[in-house]
Amino acid sequence: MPLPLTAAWGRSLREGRTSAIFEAEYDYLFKLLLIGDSGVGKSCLLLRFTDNTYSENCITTIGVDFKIRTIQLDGKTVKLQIWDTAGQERFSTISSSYYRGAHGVIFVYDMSNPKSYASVKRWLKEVERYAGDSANKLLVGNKSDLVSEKMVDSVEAKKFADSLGITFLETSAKNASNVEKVFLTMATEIKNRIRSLEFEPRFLDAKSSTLSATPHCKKFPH
Ligand SMILES: Nc1nc2c(ncn2[C@@H]2O[C@H](COP(=O)(O)OP(=O)(O)OP(=O)(O)O)[C@@H](O)[C@H]2O)c(=O)[nH]1
Repeated sequence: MPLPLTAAWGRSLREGRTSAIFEAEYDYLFKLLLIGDSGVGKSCLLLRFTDNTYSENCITTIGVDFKIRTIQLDGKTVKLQIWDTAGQERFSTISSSYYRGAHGVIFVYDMSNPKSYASVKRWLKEVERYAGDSANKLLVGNKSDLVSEKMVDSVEAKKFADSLGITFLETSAKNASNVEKVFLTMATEIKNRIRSLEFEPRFLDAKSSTLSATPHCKKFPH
């Protein structure tokens, strides 16, 4: 995918200030992945976070879709490139190449669906295989608004997350509960890891490894 020409770059080019091409529009670019079974609400979480919208209409992600939102974190501009992978088994081979280069992986299950919670272990193995174990991870139980249909115990899920040393949050894409917190927590944890490794921020500029990949953005009705 060609790199987008930002407004700033375009203006600079028109004014003949080509050196501005090298000016950064962000301090960090993090590639995040949303992983989990089909129907757990990955696309809805992404749309809630990037567009603050929610739809009841069932849509299945085909292949991989991504969206971007830029946030401010401790005075730094952090661009989050969030990839929404298809949860359906038949698309798993399409998704595998997108795991590479991920800085953070958000594992999502549906609190009203124990099978989707049991699948998290399988998704963890898959991510370790393709993304390596260096990516930050976070566990999310979505659909917390379905209080009377809750089938996955929060205490057990928290214990599981603790055993992995990762953060656990319960969200609702429907009523927006904790959705901001998921992405801000993930971005903060990645930034802290990088700082502790004393990486140069530019080192994480994933333009070459991620933006060059061609995403499949089509969506189908179920
Ligand atoms: N009650 C409730 N329903 C939700 C919530 N999030 C998503 N849904 C519904 O769950 C269904 C599936 O949501 P999607 O976001 O398409 O699920 P997905 O994980 O992206 O599914 P795939 O693209 O097939 O992998 C839709 O009908 C949504 O409206 C939520 O927080 N609460």
